[in-house]
Amino acid sequence: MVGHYWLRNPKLAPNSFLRLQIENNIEAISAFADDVVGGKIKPPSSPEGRFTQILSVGIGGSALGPQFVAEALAPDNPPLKIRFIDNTDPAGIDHQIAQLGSELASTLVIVVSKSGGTPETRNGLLEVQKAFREAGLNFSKQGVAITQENSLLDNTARIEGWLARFPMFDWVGGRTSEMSAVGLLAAALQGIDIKEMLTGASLMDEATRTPVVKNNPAALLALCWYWASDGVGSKDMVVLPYKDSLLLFSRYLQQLVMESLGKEFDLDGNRVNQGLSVYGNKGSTDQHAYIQQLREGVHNFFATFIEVLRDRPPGHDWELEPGVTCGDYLFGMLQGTRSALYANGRESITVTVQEVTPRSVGALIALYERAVGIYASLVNINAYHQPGTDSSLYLLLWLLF
Ligand SMILES: O=P(O)(O)OC[C@H]1O[C@](O)(CO)[C@@H](O)[C@@H]1O
Repeated sequence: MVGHYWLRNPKLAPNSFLRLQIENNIEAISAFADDVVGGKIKPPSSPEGRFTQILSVGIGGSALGPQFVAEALAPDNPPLKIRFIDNTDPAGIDHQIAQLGSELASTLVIVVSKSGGTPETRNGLLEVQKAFREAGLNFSKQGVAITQENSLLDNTARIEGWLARFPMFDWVGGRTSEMSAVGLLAAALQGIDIKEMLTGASLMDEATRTPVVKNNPAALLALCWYWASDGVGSKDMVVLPYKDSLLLFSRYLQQLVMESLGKEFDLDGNRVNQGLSVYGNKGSTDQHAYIQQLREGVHNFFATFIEVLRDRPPGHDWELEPGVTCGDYLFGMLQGTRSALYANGRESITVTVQEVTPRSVGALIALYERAVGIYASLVNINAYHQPGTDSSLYLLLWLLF
């Protein structure tokens, strides 16, 4: 059962039990976040008397969405600042803990794992618990678990009496879980309007249900991918947001697109080795690094420009020279690069966003989720499993033990 789109429109859930579960969960997340931000729920031994930091422990679909959204939408001075442990690299873990310093006492640790048994996440949790012990802090009063009911993580959190537990549903895949507790809790704690994110996603879902292809942005996107890559993934997707706050979009899309579409067999059991490779960065900064090859080098890609029309809030524009702002340069760089690629026969798609807001970010996420689903239908594969990653994890465990 696949139902991530019910998360933003619970009325679409197949029965009232699921609908209520989704609605109650959103309410529980909002209430918990309000209580933490408002200081009603506080850490037991912090001088600040309230939580000031979030340490999110998770990997893949349990990290990339929250990372992208934090970078895109967190205000300059969020009520709680977020940092991530998303690897089993001891130096990386030590760095995050060291950066927290004495604020470990006012850190809310959110451990996110759908399966509840991913090795990197488990290791991150054990390392953080050790740091708490060494600092004389009680981890369970500051720990929150987001996972499937009765997973190893869920049982640990329940038995150890952690501060809170929020469910992940088995009908939501990790890579499409940003609108579940995985993304919503971290966002709400940073002061991001999660209802607006859900509204944006739900409006995009609606807009992409029309069977009239030319009016359906997700269908158009999927058809562009199909055309550009000959329906066999012959070209890579280069994602170039011209907006600093959308820097992590390509990283987020890497998992959504590659884990969903990179499949050995089609639905009829034919070996097809499908997929679309995704990479990217941000414009205009990185065009100083890659434009030479994109324009003149091997033609093994198609580009996606993400264009954002509003740069500063109205009334805050400042002209560098008469009639020209910094943002005009950014826009000019995008247009110039796109024209240069076009002149050399290199294909590009442009996705235009009015402004980076919770609503537009929700809509962007839904747009790509829907495009992935449509593309998978076009090439006759299952977008919602990951036999390749699952078997490489088994191999890792076999090598270790
Ligand atoms: O949320 P979990 O179960 O810890 O999994 C993390 C990630 O690992 C994967 O299973 C791939 O290894 C992804 O599909 C998933 O997003």
